[in-house]
Amino acid sequence: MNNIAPVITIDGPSGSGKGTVAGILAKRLGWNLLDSGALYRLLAFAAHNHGVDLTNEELLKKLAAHLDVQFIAATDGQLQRIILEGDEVSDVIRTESVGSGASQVAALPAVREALLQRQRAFQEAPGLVADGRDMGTVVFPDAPLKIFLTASAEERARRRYLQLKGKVEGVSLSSLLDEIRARDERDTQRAVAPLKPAADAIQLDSTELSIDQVLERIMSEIAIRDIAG
Ligand SMILES: Nc1ncnc2c1ncn2[C@@H]1O[C@H](COP(=O)(O)OP(=O)(O)OP(=O)(O)O)[C@@H](O)[C@H]1O
Ligand SMILES: Nc1ccn([C@H]2C[C@H](O)[C@@H](COP(=O)(O)O)O2)c(=O)n1
Repeated sequence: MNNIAPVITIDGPSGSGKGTVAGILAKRLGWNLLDSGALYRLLAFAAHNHGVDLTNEELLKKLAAHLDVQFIAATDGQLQRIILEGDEVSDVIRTESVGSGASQVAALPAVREALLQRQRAFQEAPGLVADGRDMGTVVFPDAPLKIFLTASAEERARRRYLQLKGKVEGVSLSSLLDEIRARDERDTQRAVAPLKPAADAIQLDSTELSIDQVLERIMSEIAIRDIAG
């Protein structure tokens, strides 16, 4: 691990645009990408496959420590691919039910501890863009640029609806809004590493901003700090 590699953290609630913005930014800068939410999603998905209850902290901790996962970096025209135990799971882990399971396992302290070093190992040259809930507060507290990206729950549900409509059967705006609110509640109220802005984070409300406008704001913060060479 190269601890000198700079890190940009992007934290925020579900649907605020973290993953989209982090992916574009990493590509633009030529940096590594950590989608930390995917690790919690993979754990919830693997637990389901192995018949492990989402409240069994001891077994989940072991599963987290031994997760057989590969992240294959995005190439031109292709998004990052995620392989779990030999199978491509890039799409199947994106459902709201896996997200809800991820949010449950993520509240368990032993699970978070088991995934901590795995996340820090992504900090390699030339730099890292890390998205999640506790990137700026717990995993990379010394990051030179921390963004806390938000948007209203209604706008986040609307975005998710547009994203899933036509791909997932029976998707409804009102149930997505309920799920987003439930996940917000669990992620912000948990005792360990709750979703909250780091004291030195820049808070960006994207409710009325396009993806390009969000990127523009972040690029100007990168330029001010001169952290991307
Ligand atoms: N500023 C924006 N304006 C309009 N749509 C956006 C904006 N940002 C993101 N989106 C869209 O919203 C959807 C959700 O974005 P994304 O998956 O990046 O959110 P997220 O914060 O990473 O969510 P999660 O934490 O659940 O993974 C995507 O379809 C994305 O294209
Ligand atoms: N750093 C992180 C990342 C994610 N989680 C939990 C909480 C989320 O609801 C869930 C899924 O994340 P997503 O893929 O939607 O970003 O995983 C967390 O606790 N800490």
